This record gives sequence, structure tokens and C-alpha cells, in this order.
Amino acid sequence: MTANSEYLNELQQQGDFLTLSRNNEWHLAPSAFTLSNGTTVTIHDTGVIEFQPKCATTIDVVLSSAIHGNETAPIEICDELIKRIILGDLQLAQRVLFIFGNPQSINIDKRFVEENLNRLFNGHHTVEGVKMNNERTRAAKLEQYVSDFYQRGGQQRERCHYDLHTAIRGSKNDKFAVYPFLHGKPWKKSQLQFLLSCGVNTVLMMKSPATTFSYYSSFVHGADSFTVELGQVKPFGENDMSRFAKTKATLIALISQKEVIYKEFDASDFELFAVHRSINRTEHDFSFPFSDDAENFTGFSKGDLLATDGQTCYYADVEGEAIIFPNADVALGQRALLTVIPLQLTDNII
Ligand SMILES: O=C(O)CCC(=O)N[C@@H](CCC(=O)O)C(=O)O
Ligand SMILES: [Zn+2]
Repeated sequence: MTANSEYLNELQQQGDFLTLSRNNEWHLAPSAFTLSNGTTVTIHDTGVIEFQPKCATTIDVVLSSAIHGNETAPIEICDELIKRIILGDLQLAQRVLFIFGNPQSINIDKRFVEENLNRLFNGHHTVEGVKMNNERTRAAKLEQYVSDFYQRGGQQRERCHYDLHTAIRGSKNDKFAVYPFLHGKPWKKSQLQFLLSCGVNTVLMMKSPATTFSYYSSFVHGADSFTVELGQVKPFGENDMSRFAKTKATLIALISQKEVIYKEFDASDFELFAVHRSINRTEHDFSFPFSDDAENFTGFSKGDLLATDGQTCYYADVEGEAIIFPNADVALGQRALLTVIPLQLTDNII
């Protein structure tokens, strides 16, 4: 018996692709099998598994988690969905690619091993003069798996990618999504309705390109793509999964139904924010004037100090300017803080 078929037997019986991925931190030989309901299961690599149902499909769905290894709630959700599909308890109506981004960082219970994976997409993994590492290689491979998945689906199909995370800090708005910069293309009400059904009524509209996974699939593949923040970072087993019941039910409907009808769009259901600015850490001496438990979406008065980067002080320049993802420990040159301001919907939405 080859090593491959050993792992396949166990995977077919237990559906535990998460443990298989964690036991093979950076590489797993590709393999495939078919479920009794006709769904083809293809393992592309560690953490990367594709399901192609036998029926005709219309949407190519990418669900990623563990791009940051210690963000466990989304990993638990995807783990459960994968198990249910492999064990034949959940019949798919759409093609789905699941990705556990960084299995080694799950094992060490850290955001990343050497380098933040979510700063390496859209080609930023390969930079002349910068030494490759496991995360850079992984980002390049993940781009390729997503690219192949969408290409095999074909052009005239719906493409979506939900990159599931949890925030380091608590948030006034517990669940929220980041809508990557669309370069002038309109935002989609249907996507906001999907998010609302997931229990996510707060969306930040980015205004510039990024190095994130969701920006990559949006920009390069035209996918409806979002970073979705589901509560706060907690160790495995400590997540109150009842808080994600709507998210899980909506993801299940998305992948197992031919069509999903969402609530009619009503702008008053949402809290939308425009990203006002991004503050990068450029000096070792970088700090925030607020405490570690200041929550995302905390608003500041015009003139309040927001951050100090060496000799440079950043002050709120708009009343109510609110903080998102403050992190003074990021690598030099990286984003240490986003600020947002409320957004009134314009007509750039379809
Ligand atoms: O809470 C935090 O500081 C970070 C949570 C997280 O990982 N967020 C993503 C957002 C990606 C995006 O801007 O679309 C990240 O920082 O990579
Ligand atoms: Zn994250």
C-alpha cells in the first residue's frame, strides 16, 4: 500500500482533512477519489481540497481559512463542512475549493510562522532580492491553486471567494467584512445580502490595492471576494460556535443549493464604512495611545492622537475617525492601523 492510499482510506472514512493537513505542514502529495454520490474530491496539496459535484453547477466558490493560523473559528467551520461533504452528509450543488492557508501556523497557534501570509498575495511573494521562505512559497502556490480552480470552471460563471478570519481585538461590530478595492467597478447588493445572511452587516470599502488574498482573487480573477472577520481570536474549543450559526447556515446554502434567495436589499440594514487611511509602521519606536483592549470601530474626536511612529504623530483629522486592526507589532513597512469613516451609499452599487 502506498503512503497516498493510506491517507486516502483514512480521509474517506473520517473526513478529517484538517488533521491530515496539520500532519503535513507544507506539502501533501496530490490525490483524488470519488464519493458515492458522484462528487469528485481532489486533494491538490496540504490544506487545499476541491469538490466537484456530478450535477451541473453555476458558481465556483473558494472558502479559505487559516491564512492566519491562530484564527480558529473559521477553521472549525470549514473543518465541519469538509467532514460533512466527505462523509456524504452534505450534498453539493456548486464547485468548492477549501483552503487551510498555513497549517504550520495552526500547529504553533500563531498568526504566521516567519511572515504574514496575507501580505504576500498578488505577486508580493516573489520579489527580486528578497529570500523565499515557506510562507512566500505557499502564497505563490495558493494563487496557482485558485487560478487553476477558476480556469477549470470557465469564464462565464459566478466566482466568489470568502477568506474567513477573526480579529485580534474585540470589535464593537463583532462581525465585519472588507470589500477589496474594485478599481471603480460597482459594489454588489447581492454580495451585501449574502453577507447580511451570514450575520455580517458591517462592511469596509477599501480604496486602494492590497496584498491580501481577497484582493488577489477579486483583482486577478474578478471574483466577488471578501475578507470576513468572524469575532475575536480564540484557541480551538473556546469559540462560542452559536455566534456563527448564521454564517455556517448561509455557507451551507451557498454550496448545496442551485440558487439562494436572500432578503431584499435595504441600505438601512447595513453599517458601511469607507477606509479613510492606512497608517504603516516605519520605525521600531511605534505606539498607540489607547490600550490593548480598545475595540475595533472605536471612534476618535478630531485632533486626538491615533498613533506615534518615531517622530511622526498621527491625529484624527475627521470627527469620529474609527480604528480598525491596530497592531503595533507588525513588521516595519507594514500596515499597523486602518481608520474608517461612515459611508453613505452612492450610486456605484448594482
Ligand atoms: O485584527 C487584526 O489586527 C487582523 C485581523 C486580520 O487578519 N485581518 C486581515 C484583513 C485583511 C484585509 O484587509 O482584507 C489582515 O490583516 O490580513
Ligand atoms: Zn486574519
